[in-house]
Amino acid sequence: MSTRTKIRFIINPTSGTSSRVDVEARIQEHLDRRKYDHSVVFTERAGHAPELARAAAGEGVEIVVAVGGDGTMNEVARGLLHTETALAILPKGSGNGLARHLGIPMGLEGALRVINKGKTTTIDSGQINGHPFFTTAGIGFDAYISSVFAGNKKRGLQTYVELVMKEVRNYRHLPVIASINGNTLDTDCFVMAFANAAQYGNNAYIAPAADIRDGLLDVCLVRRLDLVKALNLSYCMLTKQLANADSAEYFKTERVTVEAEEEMMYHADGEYLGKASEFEVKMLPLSLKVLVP
Ligand SMILES: Nc1ncnc2c1ncn2[C@@H]1O[C@H](COP(=O)(O)OP(=O)(O)OP(=O)(O)O)[C@@H](O)[C@H]1O
Repeated sequence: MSTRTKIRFIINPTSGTSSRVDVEARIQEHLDRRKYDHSVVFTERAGHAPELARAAAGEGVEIVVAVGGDGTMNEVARGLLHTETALAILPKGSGNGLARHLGIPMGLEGALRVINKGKTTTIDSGQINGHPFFTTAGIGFDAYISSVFAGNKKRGLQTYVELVMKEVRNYRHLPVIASINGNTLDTDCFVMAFANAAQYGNNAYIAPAADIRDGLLDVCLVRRLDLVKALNLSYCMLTKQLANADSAEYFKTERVTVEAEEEMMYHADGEYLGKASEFEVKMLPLSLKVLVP
């Protein structure tokens, strides 16, 4: 019987720019095949990866690799929650928030080297209205941007920044009542972001001090925003200074509930999830095994 570790690559063929052939060839070339017994499957549609990941865990595959961006990572990781199967990431998207947080190299070859070493740890995950997230979730402006970005054919950081700068003028804060750490906050909300990892992706740090193993959400509240504050916030995000920015407030907590006067948009890991007027956001401590450098 083979003593090699079973590993399965789940590839989203629609994410990123490298072709199927490229990725499979790189895996063949750089994966340590004395150590690993590998298989490769491709997703056929959105929402397919959680099924593929759950099936792999059920078959006793020890490591499942999400090959794609944060959307694919979220779907694969969702299927592996609370199992003994570890998630690995070959980043192929434009944001790659979890891979960057964990220090996984952005190139396929470097990321495969991390897989070859095979070092694992366990991280927290979050839930927003029952939907799992691993980097960030949010209500308000960041979810609105996710909804516009989802319908945008062009990807990448520049498109994203252009979109934020254009839309910041069109989006308005809404009144909410939030319960954080047992304290009730009656406030305006332009955006409330819930961070498990430190960044949204693309090295935009929403919660520079976030610890992905502490069982706590880092909550960032921006009550109101105008263009000048938006520029300041963007600068602070890219320079890891958001925790000290005047226009944002920070809390660490296990659970948050929010009641909004009007329905607000929400997202998980950048995937737009629709609108709701009540939210429950909580942590699932140490719920996912992952491969790390
Ligand atoms: N075979 C497929 N056909 C169409 N959509 C897919 C398929 N497989 C996965 N998806 C969907 O593609 C979406 C985008 O994937 P992902 O975020 O990984 O790539 P990306 O958009 O290129 O990356 P980024 O968001 O970092 O720019 C996911 O939410 C997933 O549901």
